[in-house]
Amino acid sequence: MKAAIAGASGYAGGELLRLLLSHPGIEIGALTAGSNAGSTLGAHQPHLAPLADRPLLATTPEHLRGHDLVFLALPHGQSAAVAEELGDDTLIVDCGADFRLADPAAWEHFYGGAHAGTWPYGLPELPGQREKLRAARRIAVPGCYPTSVTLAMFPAFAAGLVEPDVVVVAASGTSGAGRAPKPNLLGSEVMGSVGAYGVGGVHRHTPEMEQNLSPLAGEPVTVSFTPMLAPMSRGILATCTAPAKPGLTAKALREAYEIATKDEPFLRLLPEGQWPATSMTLGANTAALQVALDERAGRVVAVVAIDNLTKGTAGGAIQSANLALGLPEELGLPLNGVAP
Ligand SMILES: NC(=O)C1=CN([C@@H]2O[C@H](COP(=O)(O)OP(=O)(O)OC[C@H]3O[C@@H](n4cnc5c(N)ncnc54)[C@H](OP(=O)(O)O)[C@@H]3O)[C@@H](O)[C@H]2O)C=CC1
Ligand SMILES: CC(=O)N[C@@H](CCC(=O)OP(=O)(O)O)C(=O)O
Repeated sequence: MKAAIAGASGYAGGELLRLLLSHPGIEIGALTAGSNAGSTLGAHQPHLAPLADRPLLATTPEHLRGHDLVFLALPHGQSAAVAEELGDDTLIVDCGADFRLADPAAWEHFYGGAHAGTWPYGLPELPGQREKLRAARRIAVPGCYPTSVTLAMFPAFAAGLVEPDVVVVAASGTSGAGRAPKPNLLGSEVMGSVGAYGVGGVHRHTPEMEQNLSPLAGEPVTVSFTPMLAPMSRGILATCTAPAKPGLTAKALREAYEIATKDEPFLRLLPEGQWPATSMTLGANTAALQVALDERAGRVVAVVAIDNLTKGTAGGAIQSANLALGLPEELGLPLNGVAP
């Protein structure tokens, strides 16, 4: 199988290439970029030595055609035009947001502009989703925060243990914001400080979290989401809480998480008493989970750590692509992180 990567000079593109270099079933084909087309990959991804001399081509249908698989790691709004030019014989895996949401009104509210459409959602752990991905020719990779929050909360909703009222506070590393310069991401302002942003129900990942959890709850789930920027390059640590249903015990909660995670290759429910940290999942396609019942407050507290670029983007994209290509789901994906 041959894969092209559009957006190869960016953070998500770089992580796709790092993982694909160790993937035994996928060969790396054309690499494309925007303004950096014409240069070589080594100028932008110096950690990927085997590909250093590969040219970055312009992101055109001509350069992407003729591949079994195309990963799009482009800014929001760029994917539809590219996808329209590629036939169904090419599997397209879009790391951007364009095709994640089912509700056009939610798209218009949070992103603005016309809704491009809806593709099968690339989170195999979401109950019922794995089978849909096996038949997919187009895949919308989830946002990094929605990946973390959905993985933390789906066991509680699937077992009917919590009320549909979730509060999330999540810290992300700066690579989540992409490589293009941004005024609030100057190194001297990010280093040595953790700060909230996108507060008050305005972050565009909120409707995606609600979309994932509501079908499991059987009623609309409301998520109050507060993201934070942390002085690290990679990683998300999300703390998610929801009111416990009456009578819930700590034992029943633990059992629900054990059942939901035991056959999932990339979900690691930590031993009781151990809590997730981003350092546990650095460079791994793993989500580290822990859950507790706060009996005083009557709330379930679930904490999850992922690497935003691995399970949160590129690793998740390859996991879903493996399913759609009929390959083993875990092929080429690291379970182990980098530590210390
Ligand atoms: N970073 C993350 O943690 C996550 C990212 N994603 C998604 O992945 C996608 C890429 O994000 P990320 O890698 O962080 O972003 P970057 O800014 O790091 O990279 C963007 C890439 O797109 C290329 N590009 C920009 N504009 C154009 C254009 N007009 N035409 C063609 N290519 C263009 C850039 O090329 P050039 O170098 O030439 O400018 C670069 O290769 C986004 O949709 C993002 O939402 C999803 C989940 C998490
Ligand atoms: C730290 C940071 O800025 N994170 C990004 C989200 C990460 C991401 O890439 O999400 P999309 O795929 O939806 O763009 C943000 O909050 O906008």
